Amino acid sequence: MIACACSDQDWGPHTNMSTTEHSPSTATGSQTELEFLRLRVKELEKEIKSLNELVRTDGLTGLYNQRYFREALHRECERTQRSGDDFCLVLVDLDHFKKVNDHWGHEAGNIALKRTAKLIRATIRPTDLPCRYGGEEFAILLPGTPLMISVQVAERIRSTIAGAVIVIDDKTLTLTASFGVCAFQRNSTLSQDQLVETADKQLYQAKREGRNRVCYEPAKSHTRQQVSQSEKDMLSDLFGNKSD
Ligand SMILES: Nc1nc2c(ncn2[C@@H]2O[C@H](COP(=O)(O)OP(=O)(O)OP(=O)(O)O)[C@@H](O)[C@H]2O)c(=O)[nH]1
Repeated sequence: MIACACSDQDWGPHTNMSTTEHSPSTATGSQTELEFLRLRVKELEKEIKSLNELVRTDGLTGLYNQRYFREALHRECERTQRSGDDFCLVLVDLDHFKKVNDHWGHEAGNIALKRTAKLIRATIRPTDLPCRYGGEEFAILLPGTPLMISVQVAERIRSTIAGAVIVIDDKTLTLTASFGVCAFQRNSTLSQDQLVETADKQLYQAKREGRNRVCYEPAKSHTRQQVSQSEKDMLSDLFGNKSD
């Protein structure tokens, strides 16, 4: 801790301090005070950092929570509009997870969720954003990653989850998951909510087709292919006939 005689109550303006009159002893006192304040600021910065972590993290799995997911989704959409790099949303839902709880108990279910989160994290890049979207559902944002690469990433996560044996005390259990993938491109017509709905639609397609699989929305299904007449008219007003 801090090598200073100041207590927490000392934090705040000091009315008995003069900045104009310096005797040797008060100068030393001010330096100590300044050093204390520097250390206190550092401590507060650390506290703010850990509070920020807490606010954006899911308590059970340590992945980002849904609140952070929404912020990150907004950021990635804006980045794509600016930079032109596609990003993808991968939704993951564990299959028949109710059976895990029913068979092994809620605590075993929690451990299975934690292990799954760890497997997901270990299978993606540090720059990807894995989130716990809901109970047994995860959302992963893959910045700067086009659709077919994202489908490969989803396939890799799928086979990692399916191949893992989760040991809880003397029990072993295996899990599978279904996946829905959707890309967001610069000329996408999708809103953020529509992007999530589209990935969700694909996820439920994967469930319908028998689970433990990856389904994806084909590229170009939600992109503006052509300049509309009203955009042509606007460009024409601005630049004459150059837009034709
Ligand atoms: N242990 C545990 N279970 C959870 C948690 N959140 C949700 N669940 C359970 O996840 C299960 C989800 O069940 P369903 O929505 O019926 O889906 P499912 O059994 O996975 O079936 P499909 O999605 O159709 O393959 C429920 O039993 C929930 O209680 C959690 O934090 N911990």
